[in-house]
Amino acid sequence: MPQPILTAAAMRDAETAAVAAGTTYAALMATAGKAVADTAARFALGRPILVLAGPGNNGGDGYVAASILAERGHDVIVAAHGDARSAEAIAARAAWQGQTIALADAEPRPILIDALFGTGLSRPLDADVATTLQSLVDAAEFSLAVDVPSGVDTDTGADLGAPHGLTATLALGAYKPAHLIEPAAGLCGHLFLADIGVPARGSWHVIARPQLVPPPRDAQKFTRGLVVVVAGAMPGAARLAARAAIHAGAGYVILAGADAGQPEAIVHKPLGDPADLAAILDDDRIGCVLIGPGLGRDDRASALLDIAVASRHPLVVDGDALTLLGREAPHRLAPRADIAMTPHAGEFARMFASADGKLLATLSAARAIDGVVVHKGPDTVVAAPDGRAAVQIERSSWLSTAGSGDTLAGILAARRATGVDFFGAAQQAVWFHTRAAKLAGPAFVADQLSHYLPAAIGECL
Ligand SMILES: NC(=O)C1=CN([C@@H]2O[C@H](COP(=O)(O)OP(=O)(O)OC[C@H]3O[C@@H](n4cnc5c(N)ncnc54)[C@H](O)[C@@H]3O)[C@@H](O)[C@H]2O)[C@@H](O)CC1
Ligand SMILES: Nc1ncnc2c1ncn2[C@@H]1O[C@H](COP(=O)(O)OP(=O)(O)O)[C@@H](O)[C@H]1O
Ligand SMILES: [K+]
Repeated sequence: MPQPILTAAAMRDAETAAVAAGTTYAALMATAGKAVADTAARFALGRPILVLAGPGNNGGDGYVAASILAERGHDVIVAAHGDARSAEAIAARAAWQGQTIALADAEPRPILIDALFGTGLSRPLDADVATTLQSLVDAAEFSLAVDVPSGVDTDTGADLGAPHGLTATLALGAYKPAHLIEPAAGLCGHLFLADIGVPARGSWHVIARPQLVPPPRDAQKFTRGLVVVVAGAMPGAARLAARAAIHAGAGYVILAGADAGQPEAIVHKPLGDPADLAAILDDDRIGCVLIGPGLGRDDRASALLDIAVASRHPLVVDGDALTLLGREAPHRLAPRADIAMTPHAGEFARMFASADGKLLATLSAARAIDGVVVHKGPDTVVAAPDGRAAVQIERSSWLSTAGSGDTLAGILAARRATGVDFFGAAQQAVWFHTRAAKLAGPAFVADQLSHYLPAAIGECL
């Protein structure tokens, strides 16, 4: 099962359900605190430890960890901020027998455990707290955030004053949006996940390695998936997408409106008049149509887009096609079945309002178009209209290169054409895209990405 992603409220509900099923809040805090202590001890190597303990249960985890580390012989000081509030945090603080100082008096130590605030943060950090925390993180040799970095919004990933430069974050029980969505994700450092015995389920999860099977014994090129890529003003982008589609497992790829170039296996069909597209798309064997990469934004592009939207096939809308749709996207696309779009942040903003952070904004966009939205970026979110979402955890920042999005769109069209629904196909595409980038090594150009797709697919058989 892929790892779930829980909001702060969903995590609290999961904790409540675990308690109803027989455990106690104190036992959960003991497990969480031990996980923090174990992780810190792995990296402390005998160096002095400073634990920053806030007023809530995140601070409670910090006190438990401090006690365990001190019992194991580590040199530990706690810097407390605010009075412990919940019964469990009060008990954890009372059980701590070592030195406690005020946060304002804390001097740097080589190992820092940040247990100031977790999922209960309800407003930005006070400026003095943020400044102290940042200076202690800067001076530490290893810093570990408990559950989430103190000063991020758990559900939106917004930065509410969190320190920069934490070495690592130990997510407790489940990933939260802040572990995966920028800018919070970038503040976590290395991400670890601790099982604290709270069964966590939900409709959001991280994108996991796909599981594929080879084509069936009786497969032939058309049953493997026929993809049509529509080219426009800048045919290079459509060529990249078509190459990606044929390397991502489609059995047959047609490039409509541009010379295919390499590989020769791609079939070129000319598009003199935009209406020629309707004839090409009048074919029941087509498994998916892709329109948008390099399409242009002129009248011809609009005419091609109208024909593609009016066709009966699964449709991926990318690039210029998204800009052409703009605020009309929901109105134009919602009546149409079987649709996916792949906007980057700029294209997304031209179509939809973006309140509440990337995850919720993408889910509401998916509902608005009644289709799958792949909201690209380092923290790519795939959302379905029924409320399911999947977020990228494996990343390659080398993907920030021209043509990389065209490649993703081609992979998505191929995976849909093989018969996977768009929500599944989009997760596969995001995974293969990043995996191909890793196999390609640093500083690849987008043209090279496709060549690594077969190897990436090979890892999933
Ligand atoms: N949900 C779970 O299953 C578990 C949660 N645990 C821990 O509990 C944490 C959540 O605990 P809480 O809900 O107590 O939340 P926090 O520990 O994040 O703290 C909330 C407290 O801080 C105050 N506060 C919020 N924002 C503030 C700000 N900007 N400045 C000053 N004070 C502020 C609030 O009034 C509240 O008293 C998790 O992150 C995790 O570390 C673990 O103990 C074990 C299991
Ligand atoms: N910093 C980054 N880290 C990881 N992936 C990235 C990063 N920047 C871009 N990407 C990915 O690279 C692709 C870029 O797409 P896009 O912006 O449409 O580029 P283009 O239009 O040039 O093809 C997307 O899949 C995106 O998720
Ligand atoms: K924290």
